Amino acid sequence: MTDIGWGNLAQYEHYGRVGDIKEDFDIISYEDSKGELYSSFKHASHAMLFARNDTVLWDLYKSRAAIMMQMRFDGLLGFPGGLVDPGENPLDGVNRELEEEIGLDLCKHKLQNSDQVVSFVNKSKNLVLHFYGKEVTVNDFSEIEMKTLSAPDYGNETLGMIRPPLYTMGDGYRGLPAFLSNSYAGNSRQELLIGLQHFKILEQDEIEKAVDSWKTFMKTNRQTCGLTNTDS
Ligand SMILES: O=c1[nH]cnc2c1ncn2[C@H]1C[C@H](O)[C@@H](COP(=O)(O)OP(=O)(O)O)O1
Repeated sequence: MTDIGWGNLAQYEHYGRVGDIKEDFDIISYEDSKGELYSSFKHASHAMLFARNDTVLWDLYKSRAAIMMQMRFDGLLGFPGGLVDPGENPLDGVNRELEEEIGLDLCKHKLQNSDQVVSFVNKSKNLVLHFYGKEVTVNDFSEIEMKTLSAPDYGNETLGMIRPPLYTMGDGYRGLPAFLSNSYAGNSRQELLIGLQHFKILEQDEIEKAVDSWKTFMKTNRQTCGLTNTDS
């Protein structure tokens, strides 16, 4: 019988799995990431495309921005992007992946070195992650979003684009905290929070409140889902 496991992903199987936690990833400078120390590491680049908007849902919740994330083939959320090919640099890698995964028109929206936001290393996994971010206009964002449906990877590696809700609703949980409760590839949840902070899309205290609410929910939900040992 042929391999029904991870197939050609097997060599990367231990990367970016659900058990990864924020503490596995240390921030490093882009310069350091290019050094000898990390030359044998796998590198991956992902990008957050976004457009600020001033729409308000039901006269209550400010949208703030449309951010492009995606549902991936493995059921995890993440940003468009992927592994950097041998001989390729992280910037060329992210532009190639954006063309494949979301059909990005590189003549108009090619990312530049100055769009690099942060890089991380996961030493236990020999993995370096580069995160880029780019602001586009609302019209460009809609156009890019529409084109994702005809991108080469749509329907297989990429199962649909999603816009995270950036507000927190009256119950203190629905909205961004609920969105943070999803399962994420690599450290893309952390990247989303860094992107919100870096581009000043949300205030620091709004981000912290949403993170607290998500963490409180996760503790409570473990109990209501029967995941806590109730024998004692
Ligand atoms: O959005 C992301 N942010 C950070 N890390 C991510 C993100 N998406 C995936 N990952 C991790 C998971 C793996 O460790 C690598 C490469 O993943 P992937 O994007 O699936 O790469 P390919 O498309 O298979 O080249 O990054």
